[in-house]
Formats: sequence, C-alpha cells, structure tokens
Amino acid sequence: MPRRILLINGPNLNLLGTREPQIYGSTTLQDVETQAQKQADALGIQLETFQSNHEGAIVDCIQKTIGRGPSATGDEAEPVSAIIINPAGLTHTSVVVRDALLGVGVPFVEVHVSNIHAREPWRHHSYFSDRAVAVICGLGVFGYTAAIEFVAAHLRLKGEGPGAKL
Ligand SMILES: O=C1C[C@@](O)(C(=O)O)C[C@@H](O)[C@@H]1O
Repeated sequence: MPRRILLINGPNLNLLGTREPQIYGSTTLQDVETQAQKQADALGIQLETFQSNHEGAIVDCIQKTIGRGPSATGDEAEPVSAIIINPAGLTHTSVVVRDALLGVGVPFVEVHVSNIHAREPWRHHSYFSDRAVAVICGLGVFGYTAAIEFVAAHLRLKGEGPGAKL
C-alpha cells in the first residue's frame, strides 16, 4: 500500500477562519492544509488535499482512489492507504458519501473541529462514525494534526506490504 493519504473537507470548510470563529476558531483551511503538508512531509507520507461544497464532487474524489468515477478508465486509480475526512454538514445527512467510503474500502478517520456532541441534538448523529477507524472531535484544528499522526503511526506499524491496513 502506498504511504499516501487523502484529506477531504466538506461544505463550508473553505470558510474556516472566518466562519463562526467562536465555534471553529480563526485558522483558515489554507493554514490547515499547509500545516498538514508539512507534517506529512516530515512523516514521509504523501498527502493529497481536497475540499468541496458539493456532495457529488466528494463522491467522485473518493472513487478516484480506485480509478472510478466519471470519465475514469480504471487505469487512473490514485490509491491511498487512508482517508481523513471532515464531512462537515454532510456528516448528518449523507448516505452517499458514506456509501462511497464503504464502496472503495479505504479505512477512514472522521474529524470535526467542534465537539458535535456538545451542540444541537441533530449534530450528534453521524452517518460515518460507526464505520470510521476513529472519530476525533472538539480538538479544534489540532484534530487534523492528531489524525495525520495517528494514520502515519499505523501505516508505519503495519508496514507497506500487500494487505497493509490501518
Ligand atoms: O460544517 C460543520 C463542521 C463540523 O464538521 C466540524 O468540523 O466541527 C461540524 C458539523 O456539524 C458542521 O456542519
């Protein structure tokens, strides 16, 4: 398996830094991604980042890891060992993003900047948590750092041979 991971951020996370800063803080998505790249470099792993406000675009991005999705021939797989995803509002609504993650069979870690369990009751349910390897919430943007560290440690532990898994 490649020492390559994918970091996906869902709708409105492009507004991190200015969006409800009392909940999400003042760090921008650009800052998060730059920091994540530095961290991945230091850990010797390749990191791809993706943000979209569109559910279908996120499904396409996930399917690309197995070379599927629109106009894919199957030769264009960009395999990753793990996906770190903050599905944002789609956490509470998206059967299709859940199905895409399960469909490609790539282990994933769910991250939320805020503590969704300390917020509105409808944020307490996630379509992802029961199938995630781990769920991180309420650590602010440090949650992304923790997720990358966790994933890298497990990649290291399990090696890179065939069948390597988180
Ligand atoms: O957009 C988001 C961000 C979020 O996923 C978080 O990172 O805390 C929490 C979600 O409930 C919300 O819709």
